[in-house]
Amino acid sequence: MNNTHRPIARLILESGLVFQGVGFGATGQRFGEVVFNTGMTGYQEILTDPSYYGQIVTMTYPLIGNYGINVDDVESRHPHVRGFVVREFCEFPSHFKQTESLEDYLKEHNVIGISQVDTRQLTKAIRSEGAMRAVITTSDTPTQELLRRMHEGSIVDAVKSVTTQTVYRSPGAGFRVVLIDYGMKSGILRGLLRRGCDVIVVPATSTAKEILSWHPHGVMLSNGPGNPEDVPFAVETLRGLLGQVPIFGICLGHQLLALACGARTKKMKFGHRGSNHPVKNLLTGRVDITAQNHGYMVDADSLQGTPLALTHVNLNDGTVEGLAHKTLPAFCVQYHPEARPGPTDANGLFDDFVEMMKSVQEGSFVPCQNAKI
Ligand SMILES: NC(=O)CC[C@H](N)C(=O)O
Repeated sequence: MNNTHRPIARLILESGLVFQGVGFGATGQRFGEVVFNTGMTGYQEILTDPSYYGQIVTMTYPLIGNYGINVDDVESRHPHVRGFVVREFCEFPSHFKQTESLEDYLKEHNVIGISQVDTRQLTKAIRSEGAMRAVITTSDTPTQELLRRMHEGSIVDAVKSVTTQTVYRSPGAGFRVVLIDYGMKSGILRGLLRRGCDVIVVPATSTAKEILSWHPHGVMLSNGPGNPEDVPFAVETLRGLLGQVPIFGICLGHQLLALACGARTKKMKFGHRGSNHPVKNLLTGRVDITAQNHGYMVDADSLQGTPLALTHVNLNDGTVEGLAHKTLPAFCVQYHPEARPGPTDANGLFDDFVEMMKSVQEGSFVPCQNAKI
């Protein structure tokens, strides 16, 4: 890489660990929570996934930027990460769909990148000490001063910052689905449209009454950033929807549905972010390799006494990956059936949702009674 025109940059962790590297993209200073993603490709989808709002993302794969940026691989209109950390940044990308370089894209959207970081050492530090606050800077502000200012830029109202401000509709001839946008990846909308659904996307602050006024056949809950316990208004809405309409939740949507049913969530040490997390369906025994991006999870111990059945577990660490309501048409998964980036093993969950809406319409719905717990 030609470093002559690039600034020196530092990544400083609240633990005191300091990495000096070379800046790319925008310059300046950004505080955020530092996390790592183990996907070998998919940096464009990761940058634009609103669930990363407020976070500094490290890619563990050592060469990033080699296929540039294209118009098809965005999951929202612009990047949401606070900063981007890589080992080697590819200066001469090449791909037939490429419209610009990663560097120009980051500059355009004011995202600071830092390269030539020992991302293996950084990832090991996050794994042993947990996700933590950090700052990326191209300034010469003393490290000690930045360490004192680590709380800066802590996220507040993450969901309200990324949700749609207006209601919009993507028409289809099939089932009418209200999609609650907590910070939606567009892959979720595409997953529904591909199945012919008539989709109405609504803000995260919508009430149950507003949602039901669309007379939907189903309600889909999107992914989104931050701590699920920080979105009590969304939990309240879900309480009003349960039993009124079939529900399918993904990631933050899964966590909020669990809270609405009386379960609890908790922060994980360093989360799951990558494209190869094995998840077992306890009902069928099938294992899917899944795309994931979350730092919170549903506490398995809190399911006792709730109307929820455990349907899916993570085979790496045994954590909760999927739930179904024992009597009502509602289910949810912690991982990403829309993939983007990652394998499409779990795409079929969108078909399951369509089947659920159909069975409720026809009066033949059978709740998930035989699940474990
Ligand atoms: N992708 C998501 O929806 C993430 C959910 C939540 N913000 C978490 O980190 O656990």
